[in-house]
Amino acid sequence: MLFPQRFPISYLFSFPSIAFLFSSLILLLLFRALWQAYSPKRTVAPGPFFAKFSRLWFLRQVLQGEFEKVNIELHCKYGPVVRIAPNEYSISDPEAIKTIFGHGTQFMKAPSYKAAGDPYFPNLFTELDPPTHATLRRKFAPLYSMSSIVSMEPCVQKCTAVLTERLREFAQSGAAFNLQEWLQFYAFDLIGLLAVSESFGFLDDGKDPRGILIELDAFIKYSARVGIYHEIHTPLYKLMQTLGKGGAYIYTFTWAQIAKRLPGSATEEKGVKLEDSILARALEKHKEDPETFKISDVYQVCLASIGAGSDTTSISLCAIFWYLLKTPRALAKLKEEVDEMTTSGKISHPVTFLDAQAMPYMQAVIKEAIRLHSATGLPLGRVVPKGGAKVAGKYFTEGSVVGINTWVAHYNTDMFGDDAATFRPERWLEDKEKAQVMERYYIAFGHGSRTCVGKNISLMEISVLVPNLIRRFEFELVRPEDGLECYSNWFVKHQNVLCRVSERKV
Ligand code: HEM
Repeated sequence: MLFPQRFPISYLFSFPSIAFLFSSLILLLLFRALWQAYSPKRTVAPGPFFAKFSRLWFLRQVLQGEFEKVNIELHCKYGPVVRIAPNEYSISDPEAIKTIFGHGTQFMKAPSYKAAGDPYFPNLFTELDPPTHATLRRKFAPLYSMSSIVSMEPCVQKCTAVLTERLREFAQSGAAFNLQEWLQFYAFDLIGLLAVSESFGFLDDGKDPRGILIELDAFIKYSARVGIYHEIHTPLYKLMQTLGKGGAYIYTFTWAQIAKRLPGSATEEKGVKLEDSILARALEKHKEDPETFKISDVYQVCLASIGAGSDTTSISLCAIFWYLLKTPRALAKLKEEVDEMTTSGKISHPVTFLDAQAMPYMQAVIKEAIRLHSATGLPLGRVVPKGGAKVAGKYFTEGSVVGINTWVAHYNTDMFGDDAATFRPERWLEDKEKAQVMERYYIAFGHGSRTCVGKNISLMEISVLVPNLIRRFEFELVRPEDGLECYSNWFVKHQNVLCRVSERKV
């Protein structure tokens, strides 16, 4: 036995030893916090006092669920560069968009993105390594091309018709309903059809009996919070999978849709009609070249589409309706455009994607609502490359994380004018040159090589639904005096938009 008399084991649990251990731990943590804040490897920048010592400050803000607003206020208080964690900085200088996200930039996605997916199996959204990402992007981008998605319009029309029918029922009963929820049902059913040729069935029942939305919401919360402490993502993710949490239903659903369409597989369901979808096209690619386009790629592209393309679209749709209902002048102008184009026969029944592109005011409404309420609410973080870099006039050491929040960019009065915080679709139509400048600072879908690959899909979903609903229904907020209630994690999600509808004479 070691030191039996001079060092009895009970000594370890005595008050002096516990006090010694405790104070050593505190000293160690203090030293670590000071090192994080003042190490020469860190870039010094203004910001909230506690943010420079630990990531806890940032985590706390994210937990409070309105970081997009906090982020705008931080820039008003501290200027174009704000330190939000010991090694993380939020930037508001519009010129930095090109430096950080522009094509050919060496800034790679920050490790926090890893927490948005399987750590062992990164997808197009979560892959950090630029060359691996470039390979994935080359492989998958054709599935999202304009020519590919135009052929998927029947899916959009199908879901639009079902939602129209549900709203007609609400109009007849006079019942109030949560518009946010129904737009989410629409976006989910539609992305199911577009991604894997199968809808989730939300619009049929107006319910989420399997708790899919709650599950996905929990995973998005997880991604935002654990992303800040990304080092713990891998073990936590393993644990969640063991417990059957973290989007398990969506994984199983996606895989089941692929499996039943795999020719020759044990699970193939013969005669299942495969509507034109990302899955249909991915399976074609797999058939052409199974070595390069593996079945795991098929799974990955379908899953990433559902994950990245559901909430984002429903949030954007909800923002459009919210701003229209809060701005009667804009709503009246949009109705005028829709009605005039209907009576002059310029748009068909139902309004198609092609028709919608010839509706300038409606396109401006969509753009403006998404500017004021972008789906993402955290800075899109990137790692400063080897050798460091100058961003927003400041030198950042390599390994620092710099990011721009879409909300910070879009509420910038230098770029969008003194009325940047006002919903005014006309700003996109008044002056072509000005609109081009604003376009450069419009990052709702990201910018550069990591820009949203599903942007056109989303714009098709939105452009078809909005005029078709505006033409058929009169919307009314149940409590028009109330402000907008949101909760944000990664996504800034509306909470409850209670509405009533009545049918218009078409
Ligand atoms: C209004 C709807 C949408 C918004 C606002 C939106 C927003 C964004 C943003 C901001 C990014 C870039 C993130 C970054 O740079 O850090 C992104 C990337 C991405 N989005 Fe979307 N998105 C939308 C719809 C969709 C849809 C419908 C899909 C799929 C069908 C999709 C799939 C993706 C994917 C796969 C990426 C990663 C691309 C890459 O890194 O190469 N998104 N999206």
